[in-house]
Amino acid sequence: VDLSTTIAGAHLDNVFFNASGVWCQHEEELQALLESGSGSLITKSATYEHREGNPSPRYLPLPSGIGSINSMGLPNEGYEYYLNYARKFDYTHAKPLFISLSGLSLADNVKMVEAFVQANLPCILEVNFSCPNVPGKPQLGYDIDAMDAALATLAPLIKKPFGIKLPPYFDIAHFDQVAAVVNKYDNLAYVTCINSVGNGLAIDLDTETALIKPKDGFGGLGGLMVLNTALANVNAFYRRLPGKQVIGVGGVVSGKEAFLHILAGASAVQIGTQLKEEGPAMFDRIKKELTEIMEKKGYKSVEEFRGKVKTL
Ligand SMILES: O=C(O)c1[nH]c(=O)[nH]c(=O)c1I
Repeated sequence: VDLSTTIAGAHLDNVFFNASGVWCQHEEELQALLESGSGSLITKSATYEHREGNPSPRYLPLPSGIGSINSMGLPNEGYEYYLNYARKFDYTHAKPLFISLSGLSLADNVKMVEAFVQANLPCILEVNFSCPNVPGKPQLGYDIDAMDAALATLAPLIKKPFGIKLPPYFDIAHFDQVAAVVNKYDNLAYVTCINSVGNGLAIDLDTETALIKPKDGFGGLGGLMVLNTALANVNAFYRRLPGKQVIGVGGVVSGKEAFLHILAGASAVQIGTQLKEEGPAMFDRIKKELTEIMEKKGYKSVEEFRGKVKTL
């Protein structure tokens, strides 16, 4: 079966890659993704300066096994590290490179975008509007006018097709409002849905203590428990963004959830929590599982069923 796809004009041999933030902060991790069964790779969201991020423990899988909680706080090597990586990257490689940018201000995003545009590299830029874990920095994804204003500045600067990383929305009116903004920008080629479900709280029964240290234990939720919110956001934006694409992320632990994301409309599928827990070998497992599901159902390519979720 054919698991290949094209995102923002770039060809991926298979639909799978890492969720930004997981296995992608350092070159060694990115190299492991290059050598894995993934179809692509995306870097950890970059800020203008290097950041240590929040104090640990700041990521944990939940004892219940249904997901994870993280309040990393945007730890990253600073954008120049990822710009240098993008300069050295072998673009003849079968895997396209995505670069995630998450400036702490619009001015920082402008400076980082200008540097990448100046370098004129084949990598695809993705602006992260949805980091929930920087104390004192409300995420732009939930300030729709501010996100629109940022895009009005950034889209013309980027010129080429690019994407944005969105938080989960939980109200039909918000799907409508965000789609109306996204549809204003012709080169905004795709949206990645969803980022973690922000500011959850995990508490240990025995110690009666929050699991993670930052922000009184408040952090973004990921893993299987967010699957159905992720499917809704993928499908809501698939229905509302004609001519654009959706990358699905959230709750993919096997070929089954990947199949459901594609059925909901995803052009590619990213994995975070499960990749963090299982490592890059996971990509071979999940490709095999999706292939088996497709063969059982008689689908030859992901194009045949993308977005074809039925309603009653
Ligand atoms: O805490 C983080 O670094 C982080 N954590 C997330 O769950 N999503 C994000 O976009 C980011 I930038």
